[in-house]
Amino acid sequence: MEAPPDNDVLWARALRHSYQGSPALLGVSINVRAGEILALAGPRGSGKSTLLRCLSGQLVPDEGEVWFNSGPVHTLPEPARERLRRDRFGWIGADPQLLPELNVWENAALPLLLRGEGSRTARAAAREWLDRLDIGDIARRRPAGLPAAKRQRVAVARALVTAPAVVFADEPTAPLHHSDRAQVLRTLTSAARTHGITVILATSDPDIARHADRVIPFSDGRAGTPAQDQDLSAPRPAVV
Ligand SMILES: Nc1ncnc2c1ncn2[C@@H]1O[C@H](COP(=O)(O)OP(=O)(O)OP(=O)(O)O)[C@@H](O)[C@H]1O
Repeated sequence: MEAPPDNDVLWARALRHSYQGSPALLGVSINVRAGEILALAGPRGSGKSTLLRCLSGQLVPDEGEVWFNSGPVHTLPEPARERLRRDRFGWIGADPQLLPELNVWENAALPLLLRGEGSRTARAAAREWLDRLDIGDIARRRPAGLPAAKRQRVAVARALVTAPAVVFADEPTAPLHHSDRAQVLRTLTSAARTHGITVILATSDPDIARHADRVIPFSDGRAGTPAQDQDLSAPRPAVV
């Protein structure tokens, strides 16, 4: 095993993965630079979520290597991968998955509370992010009854509250109305840029991919050549 270049925050080589014999990744190689906003753009079922799960240590690929900050992820035992996810990564999915019994700031502060931060510190950090994301005024509301765009902003705050190295966003705007999509995404990308946080975004929406620094087209379990003109309609199979 040879360590990847130092300036890549994440680096993966020749990832292959199948579910019950049905292939989802067919040899994907990818590098992600620190602070970059990278979009994986492709149709549903093309393997984007599987790649995010491999990169974030949720899933160990059948074959291939994943490295984070020059350390191997694919060979770590599950407890170490879990710590890595908790301490260095944030995750935003299509469904914000907020806990209904907690209010907004408690939901946003949850990753800090789970890793043992004091309630006062966790609340201060959560409230700071809620203010930055323009939802400080709903900090004491319960999630039920909030509009979808606000619930998703709470999920963004929860992903950023630990100041992670990398945020993985899997179709983060899928449940939102068109008008809310760009707004939620701008909020995420500008907060990430300000704080030097790397974002890897999986999306089937070419408009959303335009918010990224770099777009990698995805189709049938393969990554294509990064799009220069951001025309995502025809992924070109090749090694990235
Ligand atoms: N847990 C699983 N069990 C079995 N098959 C799966 C599982 N997860 C994904 N797949 C299959 O693997 C392939 C790639 O799916 P994946 O979710 O990675 O793609 P995607 O591009 O993220 O699409 P989507 O946006 O629909 O999630 C698909 O054929 C999908 O049905």
